[in-house]
This record gives sequence, C-alpha cells and structure tokens, in this order.
Amino acid sequence: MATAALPSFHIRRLNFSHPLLLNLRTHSLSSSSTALASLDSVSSEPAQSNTSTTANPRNDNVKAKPTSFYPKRGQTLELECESIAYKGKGVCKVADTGFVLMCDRVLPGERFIGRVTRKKDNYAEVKKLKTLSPHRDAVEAPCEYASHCGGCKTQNLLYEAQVRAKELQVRELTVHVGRFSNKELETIMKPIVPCDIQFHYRNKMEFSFGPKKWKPQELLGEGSSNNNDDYALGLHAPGFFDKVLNVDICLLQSEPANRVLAAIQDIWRESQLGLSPYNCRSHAGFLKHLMIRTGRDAETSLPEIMVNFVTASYEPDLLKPLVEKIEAIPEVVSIMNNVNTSVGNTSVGEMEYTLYGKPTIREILRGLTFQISANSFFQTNTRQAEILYKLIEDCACIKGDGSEIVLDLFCGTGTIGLTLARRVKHVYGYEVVPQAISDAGRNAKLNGIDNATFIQGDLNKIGENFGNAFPKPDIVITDPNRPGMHMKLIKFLLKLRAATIIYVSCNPATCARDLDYLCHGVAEKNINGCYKLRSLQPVDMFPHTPHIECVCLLELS
Ligand SMILES: C[S@@+](CC[C@H](N)C(=O)[O-])C[C@H]1O[C@@H](n2cnc3c(N)ncnc32)[C@H](O)[C@@H]1O
Repeated sequence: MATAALPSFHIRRLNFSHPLLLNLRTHSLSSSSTALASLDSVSSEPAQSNTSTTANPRNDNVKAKPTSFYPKRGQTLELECESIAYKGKGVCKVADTGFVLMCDRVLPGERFIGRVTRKKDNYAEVKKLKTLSPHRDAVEAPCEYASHCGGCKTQNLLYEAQVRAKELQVRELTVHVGRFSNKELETIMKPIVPCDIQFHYRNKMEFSFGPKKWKPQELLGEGSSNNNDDYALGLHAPGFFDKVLNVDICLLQSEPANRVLAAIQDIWRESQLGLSPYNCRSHAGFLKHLMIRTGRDAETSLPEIMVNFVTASYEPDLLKPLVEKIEAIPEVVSIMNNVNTSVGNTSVGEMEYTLYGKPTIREILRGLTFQISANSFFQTNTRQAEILYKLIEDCACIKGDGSEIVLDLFCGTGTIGLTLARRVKHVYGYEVVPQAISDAGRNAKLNGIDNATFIQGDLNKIGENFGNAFPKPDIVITDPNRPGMHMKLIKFLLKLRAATIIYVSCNPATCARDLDYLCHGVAEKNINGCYKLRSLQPVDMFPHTPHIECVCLLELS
C-alpha cells in the first residue's frame, strides 16, 4: 500500500508543524516544541503538557534530561501510544518533555517497550519490541500474517475504534492543516461512513515473487532452507521493496481469488517446472508479480477472475503448467501475461499477452458495466465505491434537465463521470494514463453513453489555455491521487469559478491543504480563495489499513 510522497510544489508556510507533514510546508521549524504542540493537535490530544502520563523513558544507554530529552538510536524506552496519526503510525510522547516518538503497529492506550530506530529533527521513530499492556479495544487479528504484513496495520484494533480514529484524524487535519475551526466543522463534517464488509473487500491484490521468504526477527531460524522451498510469493515486508513475506491466503481478497493463490503456491516451486522468482537486486529470474482481480459477470453477477503474471521475459511455455492448473478454477475467465523487461518493480508490462480466455473482465458499478483490463485503474473496493459514488452524486445535486457540464479531473477509467453522464449535458474527463483514457472511451460505448469526452493530459502541467478545451463547467469533480492537486490546478479552479467543486480525496492531509487554498486562498502568492466548504464526509474504503477517503462539497462563496 503506497505511502504519500508530497512533491515540493505543495509546500507552503503554515502556522503548524507535524513531523510527518513537514513537506507540506516551505520552512521546517527548528523548534521541536512547536512541532510537538502541533502534533498534539494533529493527533487529537490536548496541547503538550508536563503532566502527561505517557512515556516513561527507561533509558538503557543514556540518562534522559527531562527538559532536553533526545533519544539515542538503539535506546529502549517504555512508552504509551496516545493516538493514531497520519499513515497509521502510533504517536507516543516522552513524559515531561513531550518529545514525540512514532511507532508502527501500536494502538492508542497500549503500553509497550520500543527501540529507537531513526532520529529526525523533531521526532524519532521507534520499533515495538514488546507489548506491556494492550489497548482496551485490542482484538485478536484473524489473519496469521497481520503482525508482519505490509498490507493490514490495524487488524488487531476493534473495527469501531479504527473508524473512530480515522474520523478524528480527518477532523484534526482539517482544523490544523485546512485552518477550519472546530465550530465550523460541527455543521460541515459528517460522521465517517464505515465499511459493512471488513474482509474479502478488495477486488484486486498484487503479490510479488522473491528468491527468499522474509521472516520477522522473532521468527528467524524457523524452517528456512536454501532450496526452492525458500522462494517467496506474497506481500512486501513493511517498507522494503526487496523483502517478500510468503502468504498462502489473504483475508482482504475474494474467496475464489484465494483459491487461485493457493493453486499457484501449490506448484510453482516444483523444480521440474524450471520457474524462478525475479531477484530485484541481481535482476535475475523470471516471475515478478502475480495480480489477481475479481470482477462480476454482468448477466449472472457471479464472480469472474483475471490472473495476470508479470514476468521479466516472454516465455509462455514456462507458464503453461500454472495456466493449466488455474484455468480449471471455474471463476477464472482471463489469464494475462505482462512482460516487463525493465529493472524497475512496476507490474505494467511493455507487452501484454492473453494466455487464456478474454483480455478483460467486467464489473458493475451504479448500474453501469465496466470492462477492466489488467492495468486499468478501478476502485478496489467495489461495494464501498457504490456508496462513495452515491455520495458524490448527492453532492452534485444534478438538476436532471440535462443542462449541466461536468468536468471530471483525474478521471481514471471514467467511472465517476460516466455514472453522472445520463443526467447531464456533457462530461469532460482528464487523466494522465493513456490506457485509462481508452478504457474510459470503451466503457462509455459499452453503456451507450455518447455525451462524454475523455482527454489524456497531465494535470500537473496545465498551460494558460487549459480552460479553452471545454465549456465552463457547472460541476467540477476532482479526485487526485495522494499528492493532491498541483498549485497550477488550484489557481485554474479559482479562476474558473465553477459553481460546485466535489473534491474526492484519498489523503486527508493534502485534501485539508487544498481545501485551505480553495477556501482561504494562498496568502504568500496573493491568491484569494472563493469557495465555501459545505460538507466533508469521510468514508472508510479500506478497513485495517490507514487509508481514508473523503468527499468534500465546495460551493462558490
Ligand atoms: C484516485 S484515482 C481516481 C480515478 C477515478 N476518479 C476513479 O474514481 O476511478 C486518481 C487518478 O489520477 C490519475 N493521475 C495521477 N496524476 C495525474 C496527473 N498529473 N494528471 C492527470 N491524471 C493524473 C491517476 O492515473 C488515477 O487514474
């Protein structure tokens, strides 16, 4: 699951600081106390207090000075997690000084021993060594890999507590990054929409092949060997592109997708097949990734599965035994091979071959049928996407007289625009990926929609003439990926002055920043904001992960 990389064009000076949000700003603050005070607010805790009950530094290496505590790398501390912040990390503070430590896989209220692994200017990162007392909302994670896998981070937190923490995070970011008051949010911000189905909700999983099964420190030495049995197929260890945790089942994907994974795990290491995993350090080996996608047959609504092998070269005979094994699974209707000869880790091939069945599968969303190819973007939680798109439609308040123009920015395969097209005059969609644009056009045809135009273009590089390519829209939908919108696009929207903007975001930090720009302006660039935030609706699309989606309605003020 990708983490946000915030490019420098997004930075600006704000009167707050958050250790994990520093690159949202133009100037990093030298004083850790300012950072701590702001982190307090971002993480929903009261401002830094000397009476904090958290984090008693049990200093093995140095004696902590209460007023100028700074941890050493390797030092172990007894800590208490106070809250969950951006990227799902637990926030802990050192008693007396309030120095902030960030730790993966700890839950609010949990007391634990941690070791300092990394120091930054105004905070440090800690690895949990041992839980002393768990959080009251701790539950047993159903997945055997949950404590080591880079996919789920909070399976061991009661789902209700997960969504509470996500809602709080959106609120705090909107206040401290977006500069909206708590009072304003009382009427604007809606309670988070939880996800009814918390397992088997993902329609796409991508696993990687690796030459060695990665094991966490505590399991090292258990059953490792030097033959093919040690080859890995699974998910990356958190933070490592070259370490693969072998998984035989993933509780986030569908049941037939797990049957496919099990069938492949069953045979791919057999030495007579001559299959080798790609080694991303030596660049030797054949099998790079395995992508399993679950769609639905438009007529029967039964699941249909696409399997995509990403390989370093085109050798269909080598894949034949795997293809024969999985084509016997009734739900498998498509087996693809993307050949990627580059040394990079991407799963998009330079060439794509159909090894069995058809080259696309189908999915139904808000009554429309979408054809999805191996590399198309499609919302990964279809059921929750229905709810998300309904919220977007509600925000759009379409008149129904077919008079409105919709501009769908970052349109992907056109799904949002197409679900609105039948009730408006015309939809114009913009997207950088050429294949997504051709999928969008094909999906329009498939559904008999002829009032949608999809244009390939980079929205980070729009020129002065961008607005000449379409009539002035009544409704703008903008759904950027995690870095949010480029300043050029913000300026364009402020000049365009469309009556309604619906901002769909998968990163509440950049969302809060962009809402601030659109509503309050960009003082350092002498730009005035001209929108009013009318509603802010967090939606949980991805239980057990730190990801949060929001739908924001902005109206011209
Ligand atoms: C979060 S997805 C949204 C897709 C679509 N709205 C949907 O709901 O399925 C963001 C989309 O923005 C596209 N994108 C990313 N950077 C872009 C850029 N600089 N210019 C245009 N599109 C971009 C991505 O390829 C991706 O399809």
